[in-house]
Amino acid sequence: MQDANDPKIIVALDFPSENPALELVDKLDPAKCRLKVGKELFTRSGPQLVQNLQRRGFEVFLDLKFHDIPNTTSAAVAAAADLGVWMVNVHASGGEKMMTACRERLESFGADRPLLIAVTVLTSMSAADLAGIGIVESPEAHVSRLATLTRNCGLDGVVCSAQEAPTLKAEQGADFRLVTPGIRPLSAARGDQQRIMTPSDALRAGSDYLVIGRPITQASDPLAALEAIHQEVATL
Ligand SMILES: O=C(O)c1cc(=O)[nH]c(=O)n1[C@@H]1O[C@H](COP(=O)(O)O)[C@@H](O)[C@H]1O
Repeated sequence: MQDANDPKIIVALDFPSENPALELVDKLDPAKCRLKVGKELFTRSGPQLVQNLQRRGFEVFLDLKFHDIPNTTSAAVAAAADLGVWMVNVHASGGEKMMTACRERLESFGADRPLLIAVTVLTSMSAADLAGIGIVESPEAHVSRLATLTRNCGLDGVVCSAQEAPTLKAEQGADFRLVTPGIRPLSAARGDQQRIMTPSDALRAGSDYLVIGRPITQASDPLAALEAIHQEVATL
């Protein structure tokens, strides 16, 4: 299942600044993982950091979870494509017009365009959290609804919990990418994540890519933690 041209592990670089991020990155191998740059690090270090990671040979998932009116969001997605990132995401709850505008805007980038995926229900949210914002269907049902909308808008896949992966693979087909955060090796703390799964269970469930942050970045030996996860999934 592991392929050096398509590493399944995406390390979430949730660091407060560039220096600790690069300290870890310089020990990593682009054949074994991709890197995710999210809101905190991007807000501090910006596009230069993304380019820095790309120069080191890594493909970058720019996780800014855009959610705005169609014109604004599609322009932001085009800016991400100009940066040459491998993957970019928006919130599916931005709706059909927003997602369609983003997909159309990327057409001019041809085969070099980033993968465009949509966040369904954040993995930190439980049924009670959804009820708190007026969504009474279960997380699983709401994820399925948003995944169908996302696929109908022509996007490449969704961010979801690995717990929803079997259903989504059956409903949306094998080519629709499932990017799953909320990954927790058995020994790792859950933290603020609600809908979690171990790395090997997530891949068995149908996840295409595993987004993993704190179990690696906050481990006493991040490299050993990544290697242990790599070994766990390499045997699948
Ligand atoms: O889009 C994401 O990457 C994302 C979506 C989601 O539903 N849940 C989620 O945790 N994430 C991101 O995935 C990473 C998970 O990090 P850890 O919980 O530390 O493994 C964080 O960078 C989150 O921002």
